[in-house]
Amino acid sequence: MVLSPVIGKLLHKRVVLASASPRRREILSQAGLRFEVVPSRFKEKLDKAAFPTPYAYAIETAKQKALEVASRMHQKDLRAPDVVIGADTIVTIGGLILEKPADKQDAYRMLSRLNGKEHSVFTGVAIIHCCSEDGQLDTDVCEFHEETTVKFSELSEDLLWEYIDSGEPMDKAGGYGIQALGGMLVECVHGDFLNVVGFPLNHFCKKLVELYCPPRREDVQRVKHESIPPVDTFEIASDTAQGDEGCGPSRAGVDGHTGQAPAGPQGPDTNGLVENPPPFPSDLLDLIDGFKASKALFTACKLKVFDVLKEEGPLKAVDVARKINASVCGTGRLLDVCVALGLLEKTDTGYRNTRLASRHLASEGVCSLHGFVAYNDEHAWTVFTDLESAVRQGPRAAAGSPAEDPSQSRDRRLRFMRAMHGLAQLTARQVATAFDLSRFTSACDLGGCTGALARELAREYPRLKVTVFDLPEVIEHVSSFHPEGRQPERLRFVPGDFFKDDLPDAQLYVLSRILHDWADDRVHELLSRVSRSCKPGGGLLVVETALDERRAARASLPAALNALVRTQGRERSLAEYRSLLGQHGFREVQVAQAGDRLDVVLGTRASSAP
Ligand SMILES: O=c1[nH]cc([C@@H]2O[C@H](COP(=O)(O)OP(=O)(O)OP(=O)(O)O)[C@@H](O)[C@H]2O)c(=O)[nH]1
Repeated sequence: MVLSPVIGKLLHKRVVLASASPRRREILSQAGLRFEVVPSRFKEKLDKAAFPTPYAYAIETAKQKALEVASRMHQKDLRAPDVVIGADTIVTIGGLILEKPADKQDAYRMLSRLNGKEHSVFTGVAIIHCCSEDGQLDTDVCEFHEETTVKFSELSEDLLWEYIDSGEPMDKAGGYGIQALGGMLVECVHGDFLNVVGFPLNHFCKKLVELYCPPRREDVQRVKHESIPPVDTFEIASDTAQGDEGCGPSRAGVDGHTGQAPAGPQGPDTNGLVENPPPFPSDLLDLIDGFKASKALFTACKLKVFDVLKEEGPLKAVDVARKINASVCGTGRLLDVCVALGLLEKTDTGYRNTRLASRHLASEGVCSLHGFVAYNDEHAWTVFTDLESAVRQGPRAAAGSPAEDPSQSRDRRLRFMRAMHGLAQLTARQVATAFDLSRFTSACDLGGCTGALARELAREYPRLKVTVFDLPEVIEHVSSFHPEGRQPERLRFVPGDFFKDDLPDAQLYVLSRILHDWADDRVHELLSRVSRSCKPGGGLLVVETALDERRAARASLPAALNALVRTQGRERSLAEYRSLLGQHGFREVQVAQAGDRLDVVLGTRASSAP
């Protein structure tokens, strides 16, 4: 296997690493890349709250670092380099973003937070292709991120201070360097180690393949016929790169529009026709193919592939086919696609689940999203087929959320509850800890469904008694979601309709993923009922995926479409939620993020009526 051809795609270009990080320089030069180092002067102080996810923040910072260098070099020489690479590494824990510590106390705060727990390290990377024409700088940005999870051991105060006094934490995200003394703090790592150190080399090489070695025309044709996208790895590209079959000049180049070979020594720049053509639109093609990937995942879940492999893997395709009662050829293809999607691994002894699949795609387990996948496959898939008419005609005139639709069959309601339960379990802890709620001694989760969030609230706050208030036909099924037996003593379920019945007494009311299901008039009706029940000093906690114009809320956009095809509801921005709470007598409104996808808004009931 020859790796250099992937990196070699950059050998004849003027490449600049826009980073002062000695680790990034080392990782890239050891990979054989030739580049100049021009540290960025971009001040890393973007407003973190303006980003939907921590990695969106890291990507934007990486991009700004690289753009600053590109434009400075362009102004100086009137010719920017061909490629500028920027990166930004952050650590996240409990919705908080940690960067480099400001001083020793700050390092101590960071390391204490990480002590004994698992956290995520994200590196955002921007690869900027520059083109100088008529004195103008034109840039094309390719960006991506990588996540690695790291778990710290339980560490004593003495050890933390000894480590801080070594001076190592000060120039490192999260206050530790995994590659040096900090490695002693780490119990385990899941994902790319180099990503933690500051640069996700593997993902970077795969991006280079996408940019410089796009699929051959025959492969693209085959995709059309077979509906299964080929997934290049950089090994594949480099293995074939020596001859005509590989990434050589005869292949389609980075210019996806014209199919011309890339500029540089292999491209046609000698006759002056093409200089620095734009990169191949890989992200766009991924977007076009995205539905095939979703359907492959749905189908593998439905056929219980991940359950079979969790219990008995690794297995050969023929054995999986027998167990799921499917054809060997079809199963083999589906398994290979799952490998390409990062859901399975292929070993000499057969296919086995990745950790992600075992954790989230098998049907059992606290983190299972199997019910959510099934709901998307059986329900959302069908309604989304009708997106065009929903866009033409406006939101469907459906009544409320699926759990509350009286026309729903028992089975469909159960499926919906299973989907919501999986999602709520996954995010409950982040929601429960987004704010310190320890001042409340009673809470009522309105439309709290199976009580996944309520249980977490009760677990997190030992003084808190939590009531789940939901429709009788929902409450009826709750026990089947908690097979381990009795509910905790401080948790009770009360049947009722929050639009019609008196709300149970509570100091804190919770509306988690409820408001987006309803049109404005119903939202006002519900909030005024909550406001009337809530005593001064009490709270209202709203949990939603908020839309925000300032951010490219990739995570919240599908939700916006959900509301269009499914109910009369709609997604709202954080400003709208703030204003709604204000209009209904809630003051001191605060906003926090719970993980990647959720926003949590907390307001305190003022003493005067709205
Ligand atoms: O285990 C480790 N974790 C992190 C690091 C180093 O931490 C910094 C992260 O900071 P940032 O991404 O802002 O990069 P800078 O060093 O400020 O350089 P730029 O000029 O690119 O902004 C990074 O250096 C990681 O390498 C580590 O070493 N080990």
